[in-house]
Amino acid sequence: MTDQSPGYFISFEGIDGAGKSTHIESFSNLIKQRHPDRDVVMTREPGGTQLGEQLRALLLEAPMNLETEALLMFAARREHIAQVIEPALKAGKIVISDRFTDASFAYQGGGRGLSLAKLNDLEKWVQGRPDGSLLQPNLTFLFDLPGSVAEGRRSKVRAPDKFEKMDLDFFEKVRQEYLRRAKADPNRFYLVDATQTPEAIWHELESLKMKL
Ligand SMILES: Nc1ncnc2c1ncn2[C@@H]1O[C@H](COP(=O)(O)OP(=O)(O)O)[C@@H](O)[C@H]1O
Ligand SMILES: Cc1cn([C@H]2C[C@H](O)[C@@H](COP(=O)(O)OP(=O)(O)O)O2)c(=O)[nH]c1=O
Repeated sequence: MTDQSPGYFISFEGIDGAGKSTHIESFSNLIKQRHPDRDVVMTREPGGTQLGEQLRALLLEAPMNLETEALLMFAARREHIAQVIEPALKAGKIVISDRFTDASFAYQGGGRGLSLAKLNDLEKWVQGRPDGSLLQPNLTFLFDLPGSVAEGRRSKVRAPDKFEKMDLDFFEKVRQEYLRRAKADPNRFYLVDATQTPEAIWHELESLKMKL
């Protein structure tokens, strides 16, 4: 992958209840403190644009065919890349996204069983750059923990969305696909043992040396 962008792209991934949301905002504040001269853009998928947020509402609630779900995830991503991510990276900004394409491979692929070939095609189509390279995060934090632990952590207050309603077997398959991708691309992934206390995880994130 060639990447001429002066910006830096970080994504947070993991199964629902892994602890991403707990850490992402403090992490973004940490980066802002360390790099007061750089703009930091916080965003999320599915979402990140007006259209993307409308698609998110559909994706998280409406039952749909698996291919439809994957196409809508990538449609939202295309808009997100065109409107938010690429312009920010070109301008030298640091982009921090709560989820990106690894989530499609893990949830629609690992969890729901969409073929890797179809996902690879969508990825090329949506993340392909004019020079033939693929837009990918520079760094991906994978919050990893067993599905049973995540299940116990998920909100008992807020009603679960379509994905949060899935069973343990689904989340174990999602987790295994995330782990497979992390193993295949160790330079991009940083694996966080999300069974640790929030304090221990924060200490680990704070201590990490990043090539920003
Ligand atoms: N390391 C942790 N240990 C125990 N509970 C945690 C930990 N990290 C987060 N939590 C709690 O688990 C729940 C889910 O965390 P959250 O950050 O919303 O997960 P995610 O965004 O990955 O779905 C929240 O109630 C949060 O306070
Ligand atoms: C980006 C993406 C998310 N998802 C799923 C994972 C999550 O269950 C859901 C939304 O993610 P998330 O924002 O983590 O949920 P919340 O903050 O409301 O807990 O969308 C996919 O299935 N495929 C994708 O490509």
